[in-house]
Amino acid sequence: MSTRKHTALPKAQILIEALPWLTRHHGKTVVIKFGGNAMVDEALKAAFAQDVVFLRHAGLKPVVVHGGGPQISAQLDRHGLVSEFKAGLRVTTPEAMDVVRMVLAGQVQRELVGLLNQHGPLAVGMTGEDAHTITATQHRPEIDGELVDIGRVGEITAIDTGAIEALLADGRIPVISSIARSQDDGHVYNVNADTAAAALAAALGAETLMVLTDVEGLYEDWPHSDEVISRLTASQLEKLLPDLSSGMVPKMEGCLFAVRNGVTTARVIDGRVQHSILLEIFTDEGIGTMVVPDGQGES
Ligand SMILES: Nc1ncnc2c1ncn2[C@@H]1O[C@H](COP(=O)(O)OP(=O)(O)O)[C@@H](O)[C@H]1O
Ligand SMILES: CC(=O)N[C@@H](CCC(=O)OP(=O)(O)O)C(=O)O
Repeated sequence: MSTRKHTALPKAQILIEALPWLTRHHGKTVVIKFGGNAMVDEALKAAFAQDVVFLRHAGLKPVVVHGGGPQISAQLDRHGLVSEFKAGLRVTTPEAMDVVRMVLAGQVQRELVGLLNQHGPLAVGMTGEDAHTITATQHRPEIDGELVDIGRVGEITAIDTGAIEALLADGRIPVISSIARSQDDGHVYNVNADTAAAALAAALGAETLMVLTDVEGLYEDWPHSDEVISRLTASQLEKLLPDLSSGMVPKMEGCLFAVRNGVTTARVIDGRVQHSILLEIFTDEGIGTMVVPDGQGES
């Protein structure tokens, strides 16, 4: 009996250390973006599901938004279709859009829902098309001063949080694919998952946006150094944006949008680390890059 007590005590202490964090975040919505690059390992995916279910049982309201870039590229490849990116976004022909929708909603989302539901009847998958959750119009990015047509890529024009809120009120974990319904032409649009997660976090009045990816956080001088910026304000991030490249562009633009629109913190964390979400809870400063609104302390 006394040995059992002895071995259980450190476990109790670990739980108690999490108490201030859990108290602060109880009842709060946290939007978690799970990136396709962090989604390649079975053990990582299972640990991710455990962390999300843990948050849910600890009294938070997790909402999962998932990516699937590498999985889409692999499937396009099998169909003999090339993957081209412009301004960090996939050039999406109508044929490619069919593949994007099939991979995100039919494969990646189903897998995450399955993993979460191993822990109980919790997860419900949906896409931005469902119940008008995400509405978009065609996005034409500006490249070298010109507006470029990159096909069925959506720019979000409206978010309707009704379906997500109903699921949260019912104790469920919504798992959302970043596909939008069209505002004007009846098509569906491919939306970058970071952008979708940020827009949903803002519309839901989420406390936190957590973006899991395949790097430790935002590197100060990528690719020359692996010095991670641990904390920065919205204005500091805004100054850095023009120098960022590839997948970091929509990610950091999303973080900026979120904290400028009511989200208290946006964090980029390393999804390759098992239980990175829980690690984030147990360390005050967090483990990756944290973006905060202006006026909340310089880094
Ligand atoms: N400053 C930077 N810091 C960290 N990663 C960067 C930076 N600039 C560009 N990157 C690239 O962005 C990638 C993450 O974006 P992305 O590939 O879209 O991931 P995800 O699938 O998780 O959304 C990193 O793997 C890295 O190659
Ligand atoms: C428009 C656009 O680029 N959409 C993305 C959607 C998936 C995504 O964002 O996945 P990650 O988070 O894994 O990068 C794509 O087609 O790859």
